[in-house]
Amino acid sequence: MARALAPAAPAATGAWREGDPAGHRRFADVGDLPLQLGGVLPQVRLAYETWGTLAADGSNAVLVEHALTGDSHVTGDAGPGHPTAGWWSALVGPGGAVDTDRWFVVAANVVGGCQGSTGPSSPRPGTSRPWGSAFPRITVADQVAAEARLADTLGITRFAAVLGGSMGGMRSLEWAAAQPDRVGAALVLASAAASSADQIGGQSAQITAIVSDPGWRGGDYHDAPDGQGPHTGLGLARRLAHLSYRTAAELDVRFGRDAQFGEDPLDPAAPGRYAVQSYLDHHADKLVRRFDAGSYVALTDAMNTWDVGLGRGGTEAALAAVRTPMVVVAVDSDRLYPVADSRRIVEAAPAVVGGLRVVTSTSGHDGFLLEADQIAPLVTETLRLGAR
Ligand SMILES: CC(=O)SCCNC(=O)CCNC(=O)[C@H](O)C(C)(C)COP(=O)(O)OP(=O)(O)OC[C@H]1O[C@@H](n2cnc3c(N)ncnc32)[C@H](O)[C@@H]1OP(=O)(O)O
Ligand SMILES: N[C@@H](CCO)C(=O)O
Repeated sequence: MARALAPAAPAATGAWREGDPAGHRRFADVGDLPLQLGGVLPQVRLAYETWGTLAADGSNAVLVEHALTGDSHVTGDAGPGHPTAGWWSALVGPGGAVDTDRWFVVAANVVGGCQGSTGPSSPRPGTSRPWGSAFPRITVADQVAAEARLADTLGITRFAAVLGGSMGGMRSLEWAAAQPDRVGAALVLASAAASSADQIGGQSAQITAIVSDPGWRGGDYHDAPDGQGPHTGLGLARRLAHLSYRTAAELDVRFGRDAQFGEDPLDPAAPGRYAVQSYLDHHADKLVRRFDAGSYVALTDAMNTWDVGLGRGGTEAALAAVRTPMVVVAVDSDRLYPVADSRRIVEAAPAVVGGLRVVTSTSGHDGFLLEADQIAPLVTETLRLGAR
């Protein structure tokens, strides 16, 4: 018999809090940030990590950009606050495609995030409360503007390369468009130049799942006295999202119509939930424990508004104007950012090198995290293009 999902995290938010173990993270205060959609985000802080040593001439800096629920922990040993290795450990590290014995690698948690950078769960300056519902709308361009200030803080005048997948690919492309003198080359992986109706539709459904949870409390749940947040809504959003990260064929092969066994301690042979249902419940439960719903909404909204052509005369005009060499890569089975999204960049941007690159994967969108063997040479090529 099917069982209900185990109760989710008791805390209102999965955000990193001042006083939690910092792991390898450090923090940079980058000042007040004027926002693309209006207003100013005051006293912005970015959590970041670095690996390797910045060369005396500053020529070996590389920026790695995380996706929606990633953070600054790209690689490195498990440490306090980081129970797992980084999300791109297969590519970044000593002797890796991004060899940290050669390159000085920087990764920051985005503005709007919940792993130490300013976001909805952060204290609102001048008050004793979290930002919550008062957190302003932010865009991919705002996130990149904050990263440029972090680069200033670190004494980096130019990144040899900016590398990113999915939402990280949007920042990679935005860097190429907005900071032509500060980027040698960009890797834009499993991403798009502007969000499509399909992406906005799926993402808006995820936002609706969160904000319609009574635990959302209009966005002001972070310091709820009962410690309850919109766990159910966030879990539902993750289920919807995770389905878009994988493929129908893969799910069929892995789970089919099988039941999950071993759920009833009194009768381990009794069929439980569908195995795929159990799998999605597991991913939902894990995200609820590690991520803040307010950040999920803010970042998903930033993906909805994403269009490299904003303020640049339209998407195609902006792509045509990019001067930074770009390597543009799609995953063949990606149903969230289909190959056509990458092809659009390739066709409109003369700065793309080598035409459309396609990674083969059965894993769909998550191929950008999983297909390290195929991505490694593309990373190497991007670094070669950007090196001086
Ligand atoms: C750049 C960034 O986005 S950083 C954030 C990246 N990390 C995440 O997004 C976390 C969410 N996970 C994912 O997106 C993917 O799991 C990836 C890309 C990280 C890894 O993909 P895969 O290696 O194919 O892992 P898969 O999707 O099979 O998930 C494995 C988990 O599902 C669990 N699982 C598998 N089958 C079932 C099942 N029937 N019932 C319950 N759980 C199941 C496994 O036990 C494993 O659990 P664990 O992660 O707690 O050890
Ligand atoms: N698994 C990734 C996919 C989004 O691109 C994430 O959670 O950020």
